[in-house]
Amino acid sequence: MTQTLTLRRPDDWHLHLRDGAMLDAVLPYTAAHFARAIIMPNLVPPVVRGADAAAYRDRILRALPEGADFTPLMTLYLTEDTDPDDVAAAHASGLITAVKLYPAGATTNSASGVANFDNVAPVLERMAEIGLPLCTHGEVTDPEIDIFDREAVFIDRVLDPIRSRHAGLKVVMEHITTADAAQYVTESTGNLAATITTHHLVINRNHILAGGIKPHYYCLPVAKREIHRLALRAAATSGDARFFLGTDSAPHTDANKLLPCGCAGCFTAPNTMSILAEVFEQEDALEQLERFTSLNGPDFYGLAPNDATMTLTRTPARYPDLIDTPEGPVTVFDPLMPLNWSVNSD
Ligand SMILES: NC(=O)N[C@@H](CC(=O)O)C(=O)O
Ligand SMILES: [Zn+2]
Ligand SMILES: [Zn+2]
Repeated sequence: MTQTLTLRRPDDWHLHLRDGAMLDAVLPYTAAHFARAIIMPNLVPPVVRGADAAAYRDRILRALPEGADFTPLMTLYLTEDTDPDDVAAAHASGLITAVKLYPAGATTNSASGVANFDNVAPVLERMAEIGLPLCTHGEVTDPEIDIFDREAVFIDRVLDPIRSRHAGLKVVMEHITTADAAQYVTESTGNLAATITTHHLVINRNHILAGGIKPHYYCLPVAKREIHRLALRAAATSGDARFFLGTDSAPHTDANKLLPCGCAGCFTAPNTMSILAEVFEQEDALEQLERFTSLNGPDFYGLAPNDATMTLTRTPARYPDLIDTPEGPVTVFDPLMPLNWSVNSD
């Protein structure tokens, strides 16, 4: 039985670091394992202009622990007022790696997102020209559409039309949760990839709703039926270069999760790599883990994979149940299974 696993150091292609005291509290967990991460721009107020991203990047760099080797890859939050020239300048200077599309009202802090997709066509056109990827929170917000169908309907109503209109645009479907999304990626002929979270490989909707409501398993897009979880596992472990890790680690204080109207998000930064090793081993696909965490993402974004390596050892993983932050405790995602792989510390 394999006892150690050595991979190129992983990257996280979808991460929420927040700001202020929460940033200080959560960043060390990501920086301990990941070399780079795509930093989500859904702060309050959102990271809309290049200058906002530059200031946020500085705050992240200042919050890094001594000796950490971590590069934040910044994104801009697309609004209907986004200026294509500002986006192009931020890209040209190397400041940003992607632009993020939130349909207005789809998820946490998405009020400034896009309602009329025609209004962002000039920005998308420019992004296609300059090769700047668009990351999408792929859910429609139409109240008529069942929440479990919102991702699949987004593909038909929004994503496919955008991709037809802007053929050169590189698109990442973030945190996919359905077999429909995985299939849409598999059947595409170029410029399209998807991130998959750690938690969507572990939970289905029963974990949220059966035997009492479990707010810590509530995230968006909400976890779907078991057949979808299995399709995500198949995609993640397939080795297909179009699927890669985006943890969507999304810290909220327990006080904000455990409310009559609680926040969406799972905090997986501390135990993601141990969970993924477990999942890939369950799927008899440990040899594909490095592609998913460390190779496919850089390949899509046109970056070199990391030179440094990470070693995991077959020994029970230890991680906190929750972390303390000045804003209050944040529960760490409980994968409901023993984790037999630990990340070696140097
Ligand atoms: N995934 C979530 O459930 N929450 C994210 C927002 C997002 O990625 O949609 C957050 O910012 O908390
Ligand atoms: Zn999202
Ligand atoms: Zn997210």
